[in-house]
Amino acid sequence: MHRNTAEGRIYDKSSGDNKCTTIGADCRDAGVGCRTTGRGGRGWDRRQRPLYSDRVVAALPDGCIIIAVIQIAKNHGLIAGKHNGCTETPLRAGSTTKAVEITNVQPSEPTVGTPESAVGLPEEAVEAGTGDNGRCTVQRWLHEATAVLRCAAGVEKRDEDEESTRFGYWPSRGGEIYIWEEREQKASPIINQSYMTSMVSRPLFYTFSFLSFSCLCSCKQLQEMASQFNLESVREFLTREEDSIVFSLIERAKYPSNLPAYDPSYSTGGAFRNYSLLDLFARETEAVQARAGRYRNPEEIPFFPKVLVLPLVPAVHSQVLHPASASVNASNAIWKMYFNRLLPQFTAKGDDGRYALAAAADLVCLQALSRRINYGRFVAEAKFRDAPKDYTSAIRAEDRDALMRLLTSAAQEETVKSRVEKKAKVFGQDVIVNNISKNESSRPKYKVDPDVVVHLYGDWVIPLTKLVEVEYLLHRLD
Ligand SMILES: C=C(O[C@@H]1C=C(C(=O)O)C=C[C@H]1O)C(=O)O
Repeated sequence: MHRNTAEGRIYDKSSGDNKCTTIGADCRDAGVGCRTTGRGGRGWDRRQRPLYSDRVVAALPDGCIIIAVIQIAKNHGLIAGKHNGCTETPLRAGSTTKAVEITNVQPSEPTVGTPESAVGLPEEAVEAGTGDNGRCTVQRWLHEATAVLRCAAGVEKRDEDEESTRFGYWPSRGGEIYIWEEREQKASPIINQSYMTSMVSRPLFYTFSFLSFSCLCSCKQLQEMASQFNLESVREFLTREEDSIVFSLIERAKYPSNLPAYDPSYSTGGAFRNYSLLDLFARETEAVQARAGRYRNPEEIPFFPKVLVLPLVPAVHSQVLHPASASVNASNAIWKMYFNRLLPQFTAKGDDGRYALAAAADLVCLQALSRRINYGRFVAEAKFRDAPKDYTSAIRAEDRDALMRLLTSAAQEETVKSRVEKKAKVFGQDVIVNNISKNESSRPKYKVDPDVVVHLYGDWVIPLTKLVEVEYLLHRLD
């Protein structure tokens, strides 16, 4: 399936094991440089004739340096068209297209200076940069280089469904970009036109270019952060998250249950008729946050990965998780637990009409809980690194019970429960000034019952965190 646009031909998703081959064929037809690798395993298409070859040097969050070899392929006439408000002048007769290959190299490779030198613009493109057409060409180069950096960070692994994940296919909202990954090696993105030029204005473009290349500079810092990763630092993170969770519950408790916010029949209908206000709010908010790069951070997992769009910022996070288990999460269980079990316990029954505010507060609660519980992946990684031998036999035997025993610390769980109870009391009480309190009764009144918070942790947060830990460990040797 494909459609024609001003930007060229854009291909819709294909499926099945032939996808790689199919995309390869489609891309070839469209003049898109395409390397079909992995399952399809065809290598560079012979019909591509590279005109230029140059390098983008970029740093991955884990500190390794990659070189993106940019091959500018020439093909014949199938991607002509308007380009960001100006008519693109091909560098040669016919259209110019690119494919991008990323390979690992030794850290001794040179680092980059200005964006222009970094992407190794062909002289013709730079020289042409006097008029609109030339700038457009230069801009396109830079955009694609920026996209390369993002792809290289591996964030574009969130795909539309499991099938597409397997085949490394990333459909962006408008379908403007294809990425093909070599699972066994590094990400190998394939970009079929400058999708960013159609989406991003010039000032934003310069910001993104700057951000892309400034992330190289923070490489050392990221390495240092990764080296400080251990069980102690992980537990510090969990402790700080308790504050966020308790505060978010207090905020949500300002509003009554406001049930219409969760009722699909309340919202306006049309394309969204099956969504409640909360569903809509969560999906749209996550999409915006995804653009801003929230889910570039491996600590963050969206509830609706299917509607996510490509981030517009580079990755700046270190990768400490084992790739095969990095996507383990309990998001569905968290979502259900929150609405079915937790919400009725800490909100008063009633309806004050402030549904949007309630939904916004819900999402903050959910995101805090998700961050905490899904952080079980980091806990498990730290524990595995501390005692790989202890865990290996249980992982090989796929023995969940043994893993659960190994990772459980009853004493630590008690500490956590006592601490959250105290936080609920301290954060949730009215502040008294000059010893004058509105609350005359001797029993302090808390904004969220501390017992509810203790039960939330004891019955849900800790058990779900441990489940995430077990699932993570089960794939730790994959
Ligand atoms: C998170 C950890 O793993 C387990 C889960 C805990 C939790 O969710 O608070 C606490 C102790 C462990 O049983 C940890 O050891 O810190």
